[in-house]
Amino acid sequence: MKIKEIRIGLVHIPLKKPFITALRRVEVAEDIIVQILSDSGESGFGNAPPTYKITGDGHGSVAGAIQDILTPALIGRDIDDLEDIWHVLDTSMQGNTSAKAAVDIAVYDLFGKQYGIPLYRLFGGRTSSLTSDLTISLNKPEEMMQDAIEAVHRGYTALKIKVGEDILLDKKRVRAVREAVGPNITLRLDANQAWKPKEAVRIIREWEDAGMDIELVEQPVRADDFDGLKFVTDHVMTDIMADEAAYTVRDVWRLLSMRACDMINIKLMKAGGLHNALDMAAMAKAAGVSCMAGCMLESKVGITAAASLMAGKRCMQLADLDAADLLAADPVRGGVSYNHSKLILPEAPGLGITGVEGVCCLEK
Ligand SMILES: C[C@H](N)C(=O)N[C@H](CCC(=O)O)C(=O)O
Ligand SMILES: [Mg+2]
Repeated sequence: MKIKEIRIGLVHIPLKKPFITALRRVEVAEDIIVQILSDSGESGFGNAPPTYKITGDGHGSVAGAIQDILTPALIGRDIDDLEDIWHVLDTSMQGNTSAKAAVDIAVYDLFGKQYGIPLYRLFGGRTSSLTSDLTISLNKPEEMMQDAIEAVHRGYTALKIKVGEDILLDKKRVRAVREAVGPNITLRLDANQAWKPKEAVRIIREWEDAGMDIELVEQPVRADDFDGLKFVTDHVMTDIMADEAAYTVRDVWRLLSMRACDMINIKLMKAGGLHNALDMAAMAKAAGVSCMAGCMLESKVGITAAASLMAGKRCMQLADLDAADLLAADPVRGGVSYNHSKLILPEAPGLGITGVEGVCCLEK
């Protein structure tokens, strides 16, 4: 099966409510959909959400990277030549990890379709269903409390609380949510790089002393401050997870060698696709560090790919694959099926995706 054509387009998907973090506010999610057509008439699907604030990737750069660099290098290649395809993705240009991820996901989808195997089985087939947390956006404490109560009513048992805007308010946010949901709901926090290392240690210790029972804190300090991240990890009892810091395979290697974090959030859009995410998971496993399967605000294409990886690999213990439930519409036919916190992996080959509705033209 050979790569014949690579098409790209854009979908706009409204959110159920604005998604707000210490880094950005989003009301309508955008996702670049990649479709790779094979000479045998099969289609593989991938996606790349433009997430300027995190990956630096935007509409024009994703389109340019795919059309100008990756397409000429990949047309005519055999889907079986995975190592060569990964080499092209990894060496054809610096950065552009979302574009690389989109193509990598579509190639894996075609590979699974060629051999009639669902990707989650290809990756290890540990389980066929997952439980995700739900993100509670950064808002006033009362609104976050209401959102948390509603999420628990919808069946979520783990919530990812966004913090990182005004330390005093953060304290109120966490207390309000913990008091509202009670002791049996898992709370994890994501500061999206907002704190200085000493600030982070102070506030996390206060939550420890106050018995807030926080499972983990994600990316408390700037992405490039590995020493600061290690400082926080070394000075609190709560587990610290690297997210924006764990961008490339090499970043993960450095973080693990430094013992700078307790856990890693693996996202395909940072890693540049499943092949690099697999390397990250293998390194984390060797270091005895468990991982989260994370996501951007993206369609079910990427969510299915990340869920397939997690469902295969034992070291991927936690799922933050809630984007599908944050979106008000689902333009993707096939892929994971979900009922709020529960994601069921498809048994159809590859990602089990047959098409995406409402894809419009994407100009460079
Ligand atoms: C959507 C997911 N639960 C999440 O919170 N991801 C963010 C970044 C997503 C974005 O800004 O698009 C994270 O883990 O930092
Ligand atoms: Mg995060």
